[in-house]
Amino acid sequence: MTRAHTAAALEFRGVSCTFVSRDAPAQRYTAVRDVDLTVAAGEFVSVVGPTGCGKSTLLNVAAGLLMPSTGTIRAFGEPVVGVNRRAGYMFQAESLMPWRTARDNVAAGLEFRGVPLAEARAQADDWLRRVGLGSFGDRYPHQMSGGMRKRASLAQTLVLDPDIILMDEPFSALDIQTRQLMENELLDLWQRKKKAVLFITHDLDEAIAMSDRVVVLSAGPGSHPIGDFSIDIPRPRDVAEVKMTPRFIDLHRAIWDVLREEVLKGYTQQLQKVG
Ligand SMILES: Nc1ncnc2c1ncn2[C@@H]1O[C@H](COP(=O)(O)OP(=O)(O)OP(=O)(O)O)[C@@H](O)[C@H]1O
Repeated sequence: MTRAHTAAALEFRGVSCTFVSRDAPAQRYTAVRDVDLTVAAGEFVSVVGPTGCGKSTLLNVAAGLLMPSTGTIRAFGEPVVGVNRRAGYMFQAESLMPWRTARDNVAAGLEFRGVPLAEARAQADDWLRRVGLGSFGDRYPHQMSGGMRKRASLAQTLVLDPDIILMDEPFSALDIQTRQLMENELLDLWQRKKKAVLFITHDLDEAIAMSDRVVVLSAGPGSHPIGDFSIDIPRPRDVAEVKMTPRFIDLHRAIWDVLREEVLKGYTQQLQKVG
C-alpha cells in the first residue's frame, strides 16, 4: 500500500506563519507557531479559538492559498504546492457570482475543469436537489434568501466531490433556525460521503455538535493547539437535540475550561489594538 492511501487527509507539521504587521511594516507578526495538526480521511475536525488567533490562517494553509513561513502541510501524504486540488473551500463570505443562476453557479467549477456544459448543469441540478433547492436552479443570487444562498454555496463546494472540505464559519451569517437546519444537512451529507472536514468556528456549541474532534487554539501571537478533545457522542446527531445531553454538557465544560482564558487574552489584545 502506498503512503497516499494510509496518510492523513491533512497533516500540518511545525507550521508557522509570520506576516508583516499591517500597522507597522517594519514589524513582523507570527500568527501561528509550530502547529502540528492532523485530520484523518473521513474525520470531522473543528478548530475553535479566540478571535484573531489564526484559525483562518491555518485554513488558508490547508487550501494552499498561503505558504507557511516554516513547516509543512501535506494532503494524503503529498506536499501541498499551490492550490490544494484535493480540497473544496467554503468561506464565510458569499461565493456566488451574481450574474449566474444557482444552477450555473454550481456548475461553474465543473465547467472550469472541462466538463461539458450539459453534463455540468445536470450534476448541478442533482446537487441543488440534495441541498433542498431542486426548484430554484433558475434563480439568481439576489432572488434567494441568505439561507438559500448558503445551500447553493454548499452545493457549489460538494459538486466537485473534494476529499477534503475546508469550511471557515460557513453558517455564521444565518439566523439560528436556518443555521441548525444547514448544520444538520451538512452532517447528513457528510455521514453519507465521509469526507475529511476541517471546520473553523467561533461557536463551541456548533463545534461539539458537529465534530469527531475539537481542537482549541491558544490566543496569538504564536497561536498553537492547546487542547484536542475527542467528541464521543453517537451519530447520527441532531445538532439541537444533542446540546441537551449530559455528555455534551460535560464536554462543553471541559473544553470551555481550556478556551475561557484564551478568549479573555484574545479579547484584551483586540481592545489594545483598537485603543
Ligand atoms: N495577510 C496578512 N497580513 C498581515 N497580518 C495578517 C494577515 N492575515 C492574517 N493576519 C493577522 O494574523 C492574525 C490571525 O488572523 P486570522 O484571520 O487567521 O485569525 P482568525 O482566528 O481566523 O480570526 P477571527 O476569529 O477573527 O476570524 C490576526 O492578527 C491577523 O490580523
